[in-house]
Amino acid sequence: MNAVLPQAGDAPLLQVRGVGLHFGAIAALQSASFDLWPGEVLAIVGESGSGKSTLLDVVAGRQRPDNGQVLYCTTAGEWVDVHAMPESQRQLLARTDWGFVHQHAGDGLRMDVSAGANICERPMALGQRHYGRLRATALQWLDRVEIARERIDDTPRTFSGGMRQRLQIARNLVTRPRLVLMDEPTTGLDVSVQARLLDLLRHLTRELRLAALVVTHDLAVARLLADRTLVMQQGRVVEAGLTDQVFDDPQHAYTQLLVSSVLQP
Ligand SMILES: Nc1ncnc2c1ncn2[C@@H]1O[C@H](COP(=O)(O)OP(=O)(O)OP(=O)(O)O)[C@@H](O)[C@H]1O
Repeated sequence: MNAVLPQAGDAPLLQVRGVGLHFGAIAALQSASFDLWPGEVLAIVGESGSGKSTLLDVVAGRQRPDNGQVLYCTTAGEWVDVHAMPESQRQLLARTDWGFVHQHAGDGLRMDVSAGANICERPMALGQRHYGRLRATALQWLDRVEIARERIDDTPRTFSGGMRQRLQIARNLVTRPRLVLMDEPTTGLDVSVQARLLDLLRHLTRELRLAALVVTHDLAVARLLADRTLVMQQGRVVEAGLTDQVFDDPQHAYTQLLVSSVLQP
């Protein structure tokens, strides 16, 4: 299918258009569409099995949709179709323009190399070779994500869950990507650790003017981080809007149910 590509300029960073994907008889995604603007944090919420992670995988190019398109506006102002570009170009984008923060640190970190080497992998892949400068960058980022400098030579295996997530964030943000995709970044952590991580994420996304897609089943995470929120049910986007509006005045019956279930004592 050939879409009419949008014009660059005052435009979104990402356009997801009518994306559908079946796994056998299961409709994981049905005609899902949304835009993401530069500097915007967008949460994708919904119950388990509603298609949130599948949507993120389709945006990342890890899953090919049966139909629809994911269009990304490059730094050169060109629109590219994430699923039509050569694999090498997609990998380059993934290393430069995009970051990924996984729920399980083992999926996003190299667990057997030092924290410093984890942070420096992307700058090195982009050609930085000066040891002193690389180490200074790693120290700077350890500071920013509140990990003690003395831990620079330790591997993430020796880190707590919260520290691992903060290291994933440093590893991704060190090259200043324009778009970060996060899949349940705080799930499975203690409440106080979650709060600290959310605070850090909120601060960094604002400071670096990052656009981010955050998949979460936790409405409080969306409330804290996201400018806008999409609500998914059975593979469809059933509601989308400013986060406060979606949660304070939900229009769709399913969103009303989600919000009221959180408010139950
Ligand atoms: N690789 C796969 N093979 C078969 N079915 C899949 C696969 N991945 C996802 N599904 C199905 O697609 C639907 C959407 O799953 P998805 O993981 O995207 O939901 P989710 O909202 O992210 O759920 P959770 O919050 O539990 O991670 C579910 O019915 C799931 O069972």
